[in-house]
Formats: sequence, structure tokens, C-alpha cells
Amino acid sequence: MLRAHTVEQVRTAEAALLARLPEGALMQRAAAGLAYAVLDLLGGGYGRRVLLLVGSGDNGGDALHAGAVLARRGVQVEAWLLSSSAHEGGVAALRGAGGRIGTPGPTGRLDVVVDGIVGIGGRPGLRPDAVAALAHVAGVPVVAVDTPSGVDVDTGEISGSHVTADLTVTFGTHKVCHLVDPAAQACGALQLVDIGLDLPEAPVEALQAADVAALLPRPAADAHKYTRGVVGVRSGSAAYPGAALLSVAGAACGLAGMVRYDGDPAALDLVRAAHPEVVGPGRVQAWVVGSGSDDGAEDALRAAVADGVPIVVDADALAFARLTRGRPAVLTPHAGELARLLGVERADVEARWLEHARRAAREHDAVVLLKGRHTVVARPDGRARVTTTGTPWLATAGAGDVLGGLVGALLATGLDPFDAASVGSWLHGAAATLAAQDGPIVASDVAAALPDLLATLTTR
Ligand SMILES: NC(=O)C1=CN([C@@H]2O[C@H](COP(=O)(O)OP(=O)(O)OC[C@H]3O[C@@H](n4cnc5c(N)ncnc54)[C@H](OP(=O)(O)O)[C@@H]3O)[C@@H](O)[C@H]2O)[C@@H](O)CC1
Ligand SMILES: Nc1ncnc2c1ncn2[C@@H]1O[C@H](COP(=O)(O)OP(=O)(O)O)[C@@H](O)[C@H]1O
Ligand SMILES: [K+]
Repeated sequence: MLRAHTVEQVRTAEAALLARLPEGALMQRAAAGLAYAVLDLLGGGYGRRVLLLVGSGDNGGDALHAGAVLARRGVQVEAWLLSSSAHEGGVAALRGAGGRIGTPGPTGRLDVVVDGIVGIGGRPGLRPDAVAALAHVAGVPVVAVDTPSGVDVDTGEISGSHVTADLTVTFGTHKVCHLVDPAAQACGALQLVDIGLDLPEAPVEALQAADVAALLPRPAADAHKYTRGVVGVRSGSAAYPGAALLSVAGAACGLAGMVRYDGDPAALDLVRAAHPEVVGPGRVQAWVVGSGSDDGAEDALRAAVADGVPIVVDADALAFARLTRGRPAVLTPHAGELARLLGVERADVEARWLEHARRAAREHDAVVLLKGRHTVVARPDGRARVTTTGTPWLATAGAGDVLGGLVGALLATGLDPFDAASVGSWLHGAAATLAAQDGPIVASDVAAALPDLLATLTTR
């Protein structure tokens, strides 16, 4: 599991560790990890040129100490001190190793810029001197120290200017801004340096392949199709028969024991032709309701609610999400649908993904899966998982229908709504990435890639 902690949690863990270690040891660990990450990126030391952008705090201290390590490896290191004060030990170490302190201005060739302006102690936004310094080095690869300076570390929000990194080297644990958009987009690749922090449970996490493999339901030796769980699909309509096909394609991933289609009769023949294993109405352990349901969404959702089993509430059914309040349910809006659900603007949701997913989960007393580049899955108590699998090729019509069916199948097998939503979203993104290896994809390609993906996970 990749865990993201708050600044307060990191500070508390840091204080406990600092009390046990000699002075400066923690920063030396961080700086060494940072320096080796930069050397990796540079592909060597001698003859390379690195510029450090240094703020007034320990983030700048990390950059300066890493600069000293780099200078000892033959890198030409220059630091621009962007505040009236800078970490004294770091400045001395850099000078002692042969690095120099320069003044912001046009530069010759640079191989990497290290952003040590601010880390977890920073307020959002950049000061004008930092913006001016960055303008001199536009186009040079940037390695951010701990966080890209200027982003809001605890929320992943962005207000004002910020650094856009190619690589972010972070210490002890990930921070919320590394996972949640839009800040996550400013991080580039992530690298975690272990500095020995002892941390509590994380409020935000991201499943990794091993976590998904461990959570995936597998049939018991004496399983029959009903013990494995039956998923029912009430989606599609005469106007949108394709939605029925795609949600059934997601549901028929093989994880549940059986798929029932109980939607518009107009779509039934198409569903049966494409998926001969799908059967008609009957008892189920989970429902998937709403995609392409048109004006039948409310009735379909009421019928599902009457069954008392967990429900995936998608697309047209989201307008009636109040019907599932307090019952096991996963709401699966994209940003526009969530905006309607909460009565806010879409741009507000896209500026504050985590806040809005959490608010909707709390207000609807349900798990909310807010779809986007980095999908956020939130529980009513605020705990959240972010999906980091996927590809921009997944932004294709009908992809959400496949996801709804897949999450429904996982619910039917008995996973709780939080696990079903986050595992389903992870699989959906990973299947899309697998399918898109050969170029552009459509939604049915994502469903078609699920068996190969699941095979790699269940045989682990
Ligand atoms: N925690 C850990 O386990 C470890 C932490 N470590 C490292 O320490 C870092 C945290 O260091 P930190 O606490 O000194 O804060 P930091 O981020 O350098 O900046 C704070 C100073 O910047 C200023 N400032 C504020 N906003 C600003 C802005 N927008 N633009 C410009 N300036 C701004 C403000 O000063 P001001 O100028 O306002 O007086 C403030 O005092 C952490 O990210 C990691 O790199 C590792 O070494 C070891 C393990
Ligand atoms: N830029 C992106 N990168 C990765 N995945 C994305 C991106 N944009 C959207 N997605 C994913 O694509 C899917 C689109 O689903 P949705 O918006 O419901 O479309 P539709 O309603 O047409 O099915 C979601 O799973 C979402 O998380
Ligand atoms: K930084």
C-alpha cells in the first residue's frame, strides 16, 4: 500500500525520531537519498551541471546538503538563495564541497534544477523571486525536494504559481499532494526515501498490485456459482442499448459466479448475443444501476433498493442517490455528475477533488468513487484511496459503464463498498493501460483486457 500522511502526522513522527538521533542525522538521510536520485537521473556525476533553488527552511537545507554530495561526485553545483536566510549548515557543506552560491540570471547549459524552495512548511503559491528564478531555467528537468513548491501539501489543491517537476523525491512517507490532482500532476515521477519515520494510519492511500491481488476474491474449492455471488445489471435502454452491453461486459469479468441482466427488454437480445452466459431476472447479491437508463433510472434504482443488497449507483441513477442513503452503496460520478449532486460548479470539483469526494460521501452516507485522471474513492468517515493506474486513453465514451459493472461484480463477491470501489477502479485503470499498449482503445477493449490482467494477479 502506498500511504499518504498529513503534514501534522509527519511532524509528530519526525519529532519522535529527532529526539533519538544525533543532530542533523535525519536531514543527512534525506539529502543522501535525494542526491542519489539526482545522480540516477543524470546518469553520472562528472561534467554535469546542477542548479539548486533554495528557500529559507529545511527543504532548502536538504537541497544544499544533496548539492554537497553531488559536488563531491564531480557535478558542478550552483545554488541560488531565494530568501534572506538559508540553512547555514547546508550552505557551509555546499561551499566546503566546492559548490558555489550564485545570483539568479541567465544560465548556460544545465542538466537538472533541484527545487528546494519549500516543502511541507510552505504556504501555497510562489513568491515573485521564485517565479523569476524559474523563468531563467524553463525547459530544464526539475527534481522537486519532498513536494513541488507552491502546491497545497495536505489537499492536493493549487492556488497560484507552483513548480512542475519531472521527479519528486519525498521523505519518510508520501504526502496527500503526491496522489491527489491537480497537485499530483505537478509531481512527475515519485520516489520515496525511507528515513525511518514511525507513522500512524494514513488518511489517504493508493492500492498497489500486491494489495489488489490480496483483496481479489478467489473461488473456494467447494464453490458453486451462487456462493461466488451473483451481480445484477439494470442499465441501458432503447435509446442507449450500448450502455447495457458495456456494464454487462464489466460485470462479466469472471469474478462473480453469475451475471443477471434485468434492464430494458429492448437491450436484452443484444446482451444475450454478446454474452451468452448472462441470464435473466432473479436473486442477486449486488446491483449495478443507472448507465444509459434514460428516464427509467428512478424505477430501476427503487427496485434495486427494495432488494436490500449493495448497489452501484451510476450515471442517470445518481440524480436519485438519496434513495440509497445509509445502505451499502458505491456512487460513481465523474466531476460533472458530482457537481450536480452537490449543487456546485464542475470547476470547483476539479480544483478540490478530495474535499468534494469526501463531502459527497459524508452527505450521502455512501462510498463515492469520483472518476478522473486520479480517481478518488472516499468513505463517509473521510478515509480515501486514490487510483494511480490508468492512461489518458481511458477517457473514452462508455468506459464508466464498464467500471460500474466491474465494481458491481466485486460487491457481489462480498467485498465491502470501499474495497470493491478501489479495487475495481485500480483494475479498470490497469486493464486500460494493458489494452492501450497497442494504441487507442474503446471502452469494450478495457473489458476485454480484464481476463489477462486478472490472470497475472490471481496467479501471484
Ligand atoms: N519532516 C521530516 O520528517 C523531514 C523534513 N525534511 C525537510 O524539511 C522540510 C520542511 O522544512 P521546514 O519545516 O523548515 O519548512 P520548508 O518547507 O523548508 O519551508 C518553510 C519556510 O519557507 C518559507 N515559506 C513559506 N511559504 C513559502 C512560499 N510559498 N514561498 C517561499 N517561502 C515560503 C517560510 O519562511 P518565511 O520566508 O515566511 O520566513 C518557512 O519558514 C521538508 O519538506 C523536507 O524537505 C528532511 O530534511 C528530513 C525529514
Ligand atoms: N485523463 C485521464 N486519465 C486517465 N483516466 C481518465 C482520464 N479521464 C478520465 N479517465 C477515466 O475514464 C473513465 C471515464 O468514465 P466516464 O466519465 O464515466 O465516461 P462515460 O460516461 O462515457 O462512460 C473513468 O474511469 C475515468 O476515471
Ligand atoms: K520543494
